[in-house]
Amino acid sequence: MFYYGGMTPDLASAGNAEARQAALATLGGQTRELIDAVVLTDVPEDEITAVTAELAALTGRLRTLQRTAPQSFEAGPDGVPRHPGNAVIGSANPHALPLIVESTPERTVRAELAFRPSHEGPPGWVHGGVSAMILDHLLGHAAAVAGSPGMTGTLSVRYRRPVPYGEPLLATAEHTRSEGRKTWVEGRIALPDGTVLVEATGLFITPSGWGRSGPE
Ligand SMILES: CCCCCCCCCCCCCC(=O)SCCNC(=O)CCNC(=O)[C@H](O)C(C)(C)COP(=O)(O)OP(=O)(O)OC[C@H]1O[C@@H](n2cnc3c(N)ncnc32)[C@H](O)[C@@H]1OP(=O)(O)O
Repeated sequence: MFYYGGMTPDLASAGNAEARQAALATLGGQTRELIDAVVLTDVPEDEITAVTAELAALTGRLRTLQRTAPQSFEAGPDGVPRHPGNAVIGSANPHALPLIVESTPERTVRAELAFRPSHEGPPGWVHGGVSAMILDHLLGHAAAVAGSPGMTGTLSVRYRRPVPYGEPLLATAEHTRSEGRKTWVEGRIALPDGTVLVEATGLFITPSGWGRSGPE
């Protein structure tokens, strides 16, 4: 097992740490709902002003005590550590979908997903940078399950068709080859019928300090 960014794994073992993590995940989920509500709201201006004041008060309450270090890892239901603060998979990060990545016995990875209204780029469609971010993470995960964890060196994305939000999609990725510390991976986001919307290839590089199984 490896951990990104030289972070020391500190898996929640105490019951209160688990309960706290669950509470943070619930807060993250509620905030995602809030973000979508903000993006889609059509309430009158005075109501917008009133809600903004309430949100400012809530923001102040959370700001009274802030972390200065990255979040610790938590154990996922499959035993694989997850990073709750991660922008793609983090349960406690409202910015994350959050993506739940599964690996297959063939060491490929897959994730069912549906983008949200807050991911809009061109009106009605998902922002290309958001699709790239999802693919970056998925390709990195594929490199990791293939035994070659690394940092993204390059990511090349081909946008074949606009990506809808609010509809079920499937993202998949697989390792293609490795040479020394360099690993090439490819992946795609597709409709449930297999129509590819976006595809990507990436080069992941295992930093020299990590070894084959992660940071040392
Ligand atoms: C089981 C698992 C479950 C958990 C899964 C969790 C999944 C999480 C997934 C997360 C996924 C999200 C992941 C993220 O978001 S990672 C965040 C985005 N990426 C970064 O921030 C990376 C920043 N860059 C670096 O840290 C370093 O530059 C790296 C580590 C990339 C290389 O620094 P290092 O000092 O080690 O390299 P070197 O100089 O010894 O060169 C070594 C070789 O590599 C070649 N090279 C170097 N750079 C590049 C480049 N950019 N393109 C092409 N080639 C490059 C170089 O020519 C040389 O080749 P050669 O001359 O030997 O042929």
